[in-house]
Amino acid sequence: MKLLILDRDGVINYDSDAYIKSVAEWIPLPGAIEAIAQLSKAGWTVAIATNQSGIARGYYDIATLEAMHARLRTLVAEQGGEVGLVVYCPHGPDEGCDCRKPKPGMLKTIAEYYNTPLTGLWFVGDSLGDLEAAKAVDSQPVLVKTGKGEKTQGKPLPVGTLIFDDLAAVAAELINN
Ligand SMILES: O=P(O)(O)OC[C@@H](O)[C@H]1O[C@@H](OP(=O)(O)O)[C@@H](O)[C@@H](O)[C@@H]1O
Ligand SMILES: [Mg+2]
Ligand SMILES: [Zn+2]
Repeated sequence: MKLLILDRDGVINYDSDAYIKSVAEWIPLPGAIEAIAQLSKAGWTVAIATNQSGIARGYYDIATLEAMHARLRTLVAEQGGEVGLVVYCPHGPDEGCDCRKPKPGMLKTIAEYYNTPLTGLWFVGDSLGDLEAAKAVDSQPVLVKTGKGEKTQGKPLPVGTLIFDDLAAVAAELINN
């Protein structure tokens, strides 16, 4: 199965140190919607694993988060594609949950949902925690330079991390090779 897992903030949409607190603040990065649609039309299932501690912090609620994801699905559908399973961690850093990246819980949930192995599965993120989550389950860490990616690139990365400019470049690599 051609399954690709994406981080959300900083990969699909612009991120903010003030969190993405509303649909209005959820703004796709250039080429990201098209990339997801092209991957989908090329037979890829595109799932999402996103930390959303803003829920625990009280910055926005589940309904608002779901509205952001409905917007994403609409935009991708308008380009003829579709978005697969979206999994989020609503917990705060101190809650000790199993789903907050760098823990791999969300990756495991997605792989189990699609009944597909995690080994070698590409997980695309902009933060070190994304890459560490991938490494923890022998998936392929993929860093994009959007969002916090350029800052992350300056840190020691998991061995074997692949680096691309943005999601469009990741899509081109997967579709054309
Ligand atoms: O990149 P993904 O996982 O899709 O989502 C990241 C967001 O949940 C937020 O994660 C926060 O980290 P803390 O949760 O406060 O450590 C900060 O980095 C925010 O800037 C960011 O918007
Ligand atoms: Mg991110
Ligand atoms: Zn969690």
